Amino acid sequence: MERFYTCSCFFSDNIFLEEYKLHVRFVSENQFRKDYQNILRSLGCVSESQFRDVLGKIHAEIERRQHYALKSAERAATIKEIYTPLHQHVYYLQESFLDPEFLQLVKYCTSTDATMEGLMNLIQTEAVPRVFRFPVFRKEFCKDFIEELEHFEQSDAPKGRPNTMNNYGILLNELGFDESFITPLREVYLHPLTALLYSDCGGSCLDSHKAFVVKYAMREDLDLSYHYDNAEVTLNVSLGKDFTEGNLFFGDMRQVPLSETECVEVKHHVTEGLLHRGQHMHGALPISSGTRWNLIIWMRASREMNKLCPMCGLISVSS
Ligand SMILES: O=C(O)CCC(=O)C(=O)O
Ligand SMILES: [Fe+2]
Repeated sequence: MERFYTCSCFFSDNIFLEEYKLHVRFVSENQFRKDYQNILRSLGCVSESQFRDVLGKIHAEIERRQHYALKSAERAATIKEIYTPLHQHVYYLQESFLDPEFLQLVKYCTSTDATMEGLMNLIQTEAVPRVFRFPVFRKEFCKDFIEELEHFEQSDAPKGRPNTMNNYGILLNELGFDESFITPLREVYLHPLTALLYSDCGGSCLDSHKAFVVKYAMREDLDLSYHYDNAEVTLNVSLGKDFTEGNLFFGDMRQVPLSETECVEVKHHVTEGLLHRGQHMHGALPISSGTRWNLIIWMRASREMNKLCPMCGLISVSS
């Protein structure tokens, strides 16, 4: 796959402290104390030993990031060697997996006279600006896909975490979904839509992705803190199974402080996807029963990233 671009901020920024629900930047201990000691204190991190514990977690996370590429490649190789899929067919994208309404939208977008206004007339808009909803998969595919994910989860194969905020979930590239599934889904089906809807923020030149599934269940993660994605455009598809609550909520773009933001909830409907800008801040509310699996595709445009990194907002330095 095309390289998923990494800015040097990956090794210092956006480190999530789960106990305090806080994203921090760490360059040195002095800088960190100066920037965060007071706010951490107000969040209950009062003793020196609690502070040391935070520093330990930060160092572990930076180390995890430094070894990430190698470890991920090792996991992918081991999975290939020891894991036998339950449903081999779900690894190869076929048009029959996709909802006919989605195929119609794609067809419209690839016609020569397609316009953004024309597409907006065909697509469901949400109460939140520039968040769009459309059916993506057919039900049968969602069922088989979740069965495959559960089968993998229960296997002895090694598992990486999708990101610092999710303790559960599966990295789809490690499982072997990239070339045969996610790349064609992005290039052939999603790109025509994003090119019309988000041409001002990289949607017409998306050229890499990171795809994973997140899972929320009663004795596991229940929700997801407010954040922005490492992406220009994100697709979030609800796969099932049965769950209650667990709505997504959107605030403003990341440049706007939370105190000036009013969040709006958006429901997940199984088989349907929500498309949004990666820099549009959002989070997931707790589920109140059941298990909720979502496919998340963070899509990136190297052309945009070469100007500004979506994570630190500075000129990207490749690493
Ligand atoms: O669980 C969800 O619906 C949101 C997931 C998400 O925003 C992410 O993983 O970036
Ligand atoms: Fe997200």
